[in-house]
Amino acid sequence: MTARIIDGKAFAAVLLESVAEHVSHLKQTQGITPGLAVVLVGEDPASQVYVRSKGQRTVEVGMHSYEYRLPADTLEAELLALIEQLNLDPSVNGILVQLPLPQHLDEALVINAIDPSKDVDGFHISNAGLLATGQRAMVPCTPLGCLMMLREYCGNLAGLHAVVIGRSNIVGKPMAQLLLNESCTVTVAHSRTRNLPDFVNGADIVVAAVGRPLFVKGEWLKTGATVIDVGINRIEQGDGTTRLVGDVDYDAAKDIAGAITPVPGGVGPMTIACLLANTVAACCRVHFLPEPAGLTA
Ligand SMILES: Nc1nc(=O)c2c([nH]1)NC[C@@H]1CN(c3ccc(C(=O)N[C@@H](CCC(=O)O)C(=O)O)cc3)C=[N+]21
Repeated sequence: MTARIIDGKAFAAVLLESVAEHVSHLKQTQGITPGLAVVLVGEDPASQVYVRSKGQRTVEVGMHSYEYRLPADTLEAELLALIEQLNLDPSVNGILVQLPLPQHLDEALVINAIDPSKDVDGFHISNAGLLATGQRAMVPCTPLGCLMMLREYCGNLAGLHAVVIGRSNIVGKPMAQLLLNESCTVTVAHSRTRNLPDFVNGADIVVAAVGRPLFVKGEWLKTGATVIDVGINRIEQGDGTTRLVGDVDYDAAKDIAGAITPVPGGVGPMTIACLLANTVAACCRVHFLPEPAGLTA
């Protein structure tokens, strides 16, 4: 069996097209242009790459992009003052503070300072709580993108057994909550789980978000399982060059799975598309306008 490849890049292009249409509709009918502010503290090269591509996509769909690059030694009070300014700015509909933050900054404190209605990452405790209780929330972009692809490839998810490997606040936990809301039977496993292969072998859906390259082996999978690989790991090859690999051993998995996301070109592009979709949704909500269907959860 050769797995269907879940083309996240193509999927994201469709979603971005829909986001762009709604942005243009908002401009024409309301004279409103949604705006997304991205805050980057420090000079981490990988973070700079993501921030640049987020800014590009934001402008491509016709929204305003505001970028704030702060030095690595920025004081917590300075960062909180910027967030307060963005909270109060009506032209800013979404605020994303790029994680991880430098050591001396309290991540939870900073994230929880964002106005929950502008928290397009869905990381604020009030959005996490809304999601966990099945209420309308800003949903974290990576799990939201995974859910959209799962719905497309599996149809109705009710009753399926999903194994989420990883328990982070930004992927594993919200992914498990979303799948529960879809009536999946959800197992949350992680790096310390005993007999992990046995759990994975029972899964109709595997979401790998452990952050360890090639951690999930092909032979662990049940034949025909749908595999979503959230990992983005840069590894050194023998010849000194680097390449991106996921948390799943793709080459082995593709012969056993029914469908699988590649890395790159899988979950990553969907994450950015969902961020922009969340920003449009936030803009609609703040102006009491009907929310575009199908754009978010
Ligand atoms: N507050 C916050 N929100 C985030 O959403 C957030 C963050 N902090 N910190 C960093 C991570 C990382 N992240 C990625 C998004 C897209 C790709 C992506 O599109 N990757 C391409 C490949 C890119 C490459 O070649 O390096 C792909 O998978 O095809 C990757 C990584 C969002 N993050």
